[in-house]
Amino acid sequence: MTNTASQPLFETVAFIGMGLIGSSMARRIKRDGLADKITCAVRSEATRDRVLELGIADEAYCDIKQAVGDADLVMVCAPVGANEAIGAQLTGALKKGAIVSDVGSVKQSVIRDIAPHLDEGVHFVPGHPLAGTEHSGPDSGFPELFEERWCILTPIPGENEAAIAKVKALWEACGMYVECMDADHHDRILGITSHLPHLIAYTIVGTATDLEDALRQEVIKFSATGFRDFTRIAASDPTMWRDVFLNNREAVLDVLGRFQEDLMALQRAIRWGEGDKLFELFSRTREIRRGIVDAGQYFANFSAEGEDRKSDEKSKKKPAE
Ligand SMILES: NC(=O)c1ccc[n+]([C@@H]2O[C@H](COP(=O)([O-])OP(=O)(O)OC[C@H]3O[C@@H](n4cnc5c(N)ncnc54)[C@H](O)[C@@H]3O)[C@@H](O)[C@H]2O)c1
Ligand SMILES: O=C(O)C(=O)C[C@]1(C(=O)O)C=C[C@@H](O)C=C1
Repeated sequence: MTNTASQPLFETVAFIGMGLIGSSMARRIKRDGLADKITCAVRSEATRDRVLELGIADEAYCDIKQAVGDADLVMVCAPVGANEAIGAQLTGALKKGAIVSDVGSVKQSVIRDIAPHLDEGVHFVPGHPLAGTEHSGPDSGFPELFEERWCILTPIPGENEAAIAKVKALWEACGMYVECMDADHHDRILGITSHLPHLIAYTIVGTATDLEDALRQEVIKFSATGFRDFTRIAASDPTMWRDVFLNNREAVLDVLGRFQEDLMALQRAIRWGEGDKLFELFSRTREIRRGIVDAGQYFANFSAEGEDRKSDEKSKKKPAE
């Protein structure tokens, strides 16, 4: 999908944080002329220089207030644990009518940490593009990241409809399908589909890392099997994922409790040789996998080699509602 709008959707978009997600959005906005100008707030001088060198922002500042002063849209693209401090910098810094949005993986905490800091007349439309990789930083972004994936918006009831429509239009122009839901519902769903799998991957790879040296060497040597997929996920950014778990604590602990019970049931079935139970579960989970492929949502591995990505392209199609 490309921008079908004859004009840019925004005059100035300001990014706070220019890592994988911020830089992918900025690349898409630049590529398709979705805004006249991009500014950003980036803390390190080296990254500010890099962002300008890559040509994905027109202006890069250390100071958040300077970066957002002229913005019609501010996209907060930092780890969710930074939101309270970022929100505090937005007070008194924005034009009347400006929209603040974000890409954080947890939505209730983003609303808790940012909304109280926003002045009257500033709109807030939290969002979460369900697309990513295990890489971080401005060099890891690419404009096609969001293509044909879902984006969830979680506006607070009563928020300005025109502001919601503008953020929706931007994500659609970035190639995404957009749906609105409550932040609480979002956090429960993502607790199951994204946060729990990451926790499991970190655990499995952590367990293998703790094995004695000889065994660990062999795990690495023979990891071209199932383990390899877990290592990709477990290579994801530690700051981002620490913040996700600390900020979606209840939903994650809830689903983790259920997962532990299910794991115990499997442990019991293996111990007592209950093959029919194992077979029945593995057959059901296979169906789920088929459902995901049929819904056009299996093309997630955008890892460095690009090899998996190409093969995934074959299964792309518009996802089921
Ligand atoms: N990586 C993914 O797969 C993915 C997918 C969807 C959403 N998200 C969400 O997007 C956000 C950004 O993730 P990312 O993958 O782009 O991370 P990243 O590490 O690539 O980039 C994060 C950026 O935020 C900046 N930053 C960190 N702390 C900051 C602070 N206190 N103040 C200002 N800037 C700060 C960093 O310098 C960096 O530029 C996170 O909230 C994450 O939950 C990530
Ligand atoms: O493909 C990956 O590397 C991801 O983990 C991306 C992923 C996910 O869990 O699907 C990770 C976190 C997000 O908030 C959204 C997307």
